[in-house]
Amino acid sequence: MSVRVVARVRPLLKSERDLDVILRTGASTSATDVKSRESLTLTDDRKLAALRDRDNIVRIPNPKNEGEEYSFQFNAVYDADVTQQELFDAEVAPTIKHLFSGFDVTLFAYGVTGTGKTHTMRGGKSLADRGVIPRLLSGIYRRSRKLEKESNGETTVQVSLSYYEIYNDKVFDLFEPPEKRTLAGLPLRDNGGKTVVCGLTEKPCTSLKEFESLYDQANTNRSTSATKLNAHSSRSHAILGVKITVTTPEKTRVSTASAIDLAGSEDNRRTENDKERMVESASINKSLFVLAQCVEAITKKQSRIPYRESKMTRILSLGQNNGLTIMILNLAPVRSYHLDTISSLNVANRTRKIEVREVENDPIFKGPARPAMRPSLAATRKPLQPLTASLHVNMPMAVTKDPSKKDNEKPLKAFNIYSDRTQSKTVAQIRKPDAPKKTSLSGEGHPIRTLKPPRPSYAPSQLNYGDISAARIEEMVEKKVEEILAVRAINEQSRHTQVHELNEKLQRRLEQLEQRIEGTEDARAEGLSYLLMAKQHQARGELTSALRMYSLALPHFPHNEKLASKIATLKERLQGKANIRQSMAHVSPPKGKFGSMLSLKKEPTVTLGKRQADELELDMINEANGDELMSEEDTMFPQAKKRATSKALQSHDHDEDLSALDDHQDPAISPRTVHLLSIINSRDVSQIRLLKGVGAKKAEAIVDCLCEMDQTLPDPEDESTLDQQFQVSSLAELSTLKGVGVRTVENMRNGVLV
Ligand SMILES: Nc1ncnc2c1ncn2[C@@H]1O[C@H](COP(=O)(O)OP(=O)(O)OP(=O)(O)O)[C@@H](O)[C@H]1O
Repeated sequence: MSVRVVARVRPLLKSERDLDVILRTGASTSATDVKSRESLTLTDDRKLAALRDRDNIVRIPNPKNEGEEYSFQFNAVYDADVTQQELFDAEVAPTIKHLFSGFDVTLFAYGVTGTGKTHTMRGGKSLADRGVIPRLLSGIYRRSRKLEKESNGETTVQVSLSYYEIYNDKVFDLFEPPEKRTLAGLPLRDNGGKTVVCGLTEKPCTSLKEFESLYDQANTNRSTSATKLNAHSSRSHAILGVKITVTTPEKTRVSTASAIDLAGSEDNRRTENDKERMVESASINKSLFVLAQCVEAITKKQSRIPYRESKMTRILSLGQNNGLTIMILNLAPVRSYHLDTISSLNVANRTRKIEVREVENDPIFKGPARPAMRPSLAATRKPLQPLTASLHVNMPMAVTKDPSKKDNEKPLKAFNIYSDRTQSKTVAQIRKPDAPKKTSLSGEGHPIRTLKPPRPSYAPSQLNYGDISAARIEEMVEKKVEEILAVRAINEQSRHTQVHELNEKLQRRLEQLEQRIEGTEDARAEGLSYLLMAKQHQARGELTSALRMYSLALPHFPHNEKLASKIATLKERLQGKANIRQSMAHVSPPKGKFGSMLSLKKEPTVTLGKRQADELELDMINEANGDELMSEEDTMFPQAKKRATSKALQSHDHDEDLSALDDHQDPAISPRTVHLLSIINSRDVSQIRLLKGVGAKKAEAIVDCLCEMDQTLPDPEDESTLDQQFQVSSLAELSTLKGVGVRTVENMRNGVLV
């Protein structure tokens, strides 16, 4: 079963005003209302019934928005009007019989400083003010007497006490006078899963009177001091251990009741503590912080629970100890505690979800060894687990649910927030416990039936693991698997999208690079073609054409000095030739109009095969590029370069159309055209007749035509023009020659191998 958490709201102190009350409980609209009910004289039974009928909710405003309320539900809530007797009867008295059945019982008071922890545990001097501890001892002795009497003395009960404090994270025996304390305090040891204090005094205590004497004496040893928030503030956590040994003729049972009065957390902005108090306060706050962390770790099913970070949490072993655990959350109703109260409410709310093993201590049998009573004890023990399915009963989900309103439901929180607007409705929705109207401990509060599986707790909406059917488990597993698969599918999809995007990017980048390389290669190939043509013209002694081709190649190799010097040399040679011709003109008589034609040196012109062209091209590359143009890539992959060049040249075949007939103005005239024109201008009939679509007759006609054209060139006034030959400079010009039309030019051009 889970830790039982009950809240107790203390009345206003003399220094506190009604106006400052902020805490409301189910039994009151205002904490002060309870005072008026104090005068009511009810019988004990009616009073207990009234206690049970209260809803167990503590409401506190949101510090940031007073219009909203936080609402916390506990196993029980006790207002300021609840007396020490009532609290004891309702919460502690029912545990005594379980204590005598071998169950350990842990009671601890938790809360901010000055909220009534010591008052609740120890109480005042008067009979009515006595707290839980003396009443517990009283109940133990009473039951002991009864047992002994009923068994005619065969059953005996021995009570022994230990009492110690944890002060500044050190353990000190309160039955020892302070002067006997060592600086380090008493060490802790693990003993069979329980934390024990070594060297602790254990005092047998046979009567309530003896207890009161020992207890009072020990309390004088406890560290208490006056602080601004509490005139008798506990500066330590005090732990009273009451060991009960019940001996019958057959067996002996030992169980322990631990009653713990924790020191309260302190807001040191308000305490105005001096240095010593501050040290204490820091230690107190640290241990309480560790406790809160332990609670959180347990409820979140974390693998590591920081018990060992504080002696208090190690000793308290919340959730580790067997038996029954009751947490009394002490609350002050006033505004000055507002934030501290919310913090305590949160911790307490989480503590409710901690499960405690409901297992009694093993008895010690007398006489010959017997088979173990519970051979499968381990199997019957429920593992420690938080009540994960536990919900506030005041949450809308916990009451009759309307599926259509599901979307409007608030998300599950450690607590609920209610605004004033919805308050009345919410209160009406709060479901009362279905349990029979008994005191909490005799009923649903402590269902201590040995070795029975824990019953469902208060709220019917709370799920117990035992209640989950196989079908439900199947459904949950299926849902979880579907969720995981859906997440995987989404991840896979996004991965594919990413890969696809990456591929596209890479592809685009590759294409860009290819285009760049191709563009460069094409341009380069064109330049090389011009160089090839130039070399051919030069080989044939056609220096003018050669010069023209070199000049066309120059833009493709702008930094090639060798090419530039070649052009310069050619220009000089041509200039020199012109000069010689000019001077000869002065000496030689002018030739007849056909004289020049006949004297034309016919040089053999060769149409290169593709392979030859490639080889020549390579030579040209080397020659034209010089060292500068020959990159490492050029040297390593000449074949690849040749292919690229050929490809580029072929592409010209397809790109050029008849519009090329008008390209005579275009300085970037294609190599194919250049080559065709150079063959025509050679006037070599044997070469011209080899052109596509040109036979011997047509070739002769073309040469004749060209010679006729020569007649038109000489300027009678200029003797230098007498020796000039007509040069066809464009395809359009070629097509105008006699016997040559556009179609013939197209055929001739297509047949030219470049
Ligand atoms: N239920 C109550 N009825 C009457 N007075 C109470 C009640 N609870 C607390 N008080 C009074 O409130 C004051 C503070 O209570 P107490 O010393 O028990 O607080 P505490 O939580 O133990 O504080 P600390 O943590 O500092 O020890 C005391 O004067 C106490 O008498």
